[in-house]
Amino acid sequence: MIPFGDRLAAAMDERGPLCVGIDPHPKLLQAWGLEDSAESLRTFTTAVYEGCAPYAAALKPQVALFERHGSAGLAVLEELFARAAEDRVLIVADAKRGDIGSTMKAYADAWLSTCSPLGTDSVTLSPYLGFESLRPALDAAAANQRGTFVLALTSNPEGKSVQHVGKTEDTGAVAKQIIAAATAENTAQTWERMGSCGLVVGATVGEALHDLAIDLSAFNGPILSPGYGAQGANAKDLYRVFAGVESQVLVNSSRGVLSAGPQVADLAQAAQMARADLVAARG
Ligand SMILES: O=C(O)c1cc(=O)[nH]c(=O)n1[C@@H]1O[C@H](COP(=O)(O)O)[C@@H](O)[C@H]1O
Repeated sequence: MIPFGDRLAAAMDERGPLCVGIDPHPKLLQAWGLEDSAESLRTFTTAVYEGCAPYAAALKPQVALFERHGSAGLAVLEELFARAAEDRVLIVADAKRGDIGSTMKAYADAWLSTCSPLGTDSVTLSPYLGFESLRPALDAAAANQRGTFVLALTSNPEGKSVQHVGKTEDTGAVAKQIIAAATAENTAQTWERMGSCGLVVGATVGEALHDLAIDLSAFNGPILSPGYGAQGANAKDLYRVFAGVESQVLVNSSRGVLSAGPQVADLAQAAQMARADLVAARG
């Protein structure tokens, strides 16, 4: 199979830079006239899948909102992953997993192996126990032609308190070290368009890349960027932040698209509008 980064690049060529989040928040379920149950997660997920998959390079289920319903919620994720694999719709499982190496191996088995029912194309990871603590997941992704997205500069304001630490040291800020490590991870792999170790960089980070002297043009993987839409970043802001690496940026919108539900046709229209907005700003 083709490495994840190259499969994502092809999907972005074909369907554009949008990633639609599948975030069944209790408030969104209510707005859709659904009760807060595992069966409603299934209804929600199916509507978003059928409405948005044709217009998105990937779908990003927010694992926490399925975990809220325990195994019944995870069963809905398993069904989504099986359907997406059949249809070759790429998935970013937003689990933000991170632990010490031996435990990380179990997370890698769960989310990136070919034998777990939760195994899928890619997963988000938290490197804040050390980038190398992610090694089992990085190796599982490489072995199974799957991908990872490592949190680097997150869209939430609190992220600074960790990610900007060390900016005056010669090592540079923590975020800069994470980006350098992800770049080296991709350099060690074989691929055509972009590596399979991605980053998460929020569209709301403003001048942080400049302030931290981070030059993303040297980065050789996909950049998942949340923050567009509901968190206030617009397409122009976003492509200003990512000037020079526009083609690598997979732009997530969850509530910005999902608020158009529950009708499949309305979700489809919202996804097409978000995609058109991004393509117009990206050029
Ligand atoms: O890893 C993520 O996807 C993520 C990282 C980050 O820095 N900020 C962030 O909002 N996210 C996720 O992206 C989605 C954003 O949702 P909306 O703000 O509704 O578009 C949520 O599922 C968040 O958990």
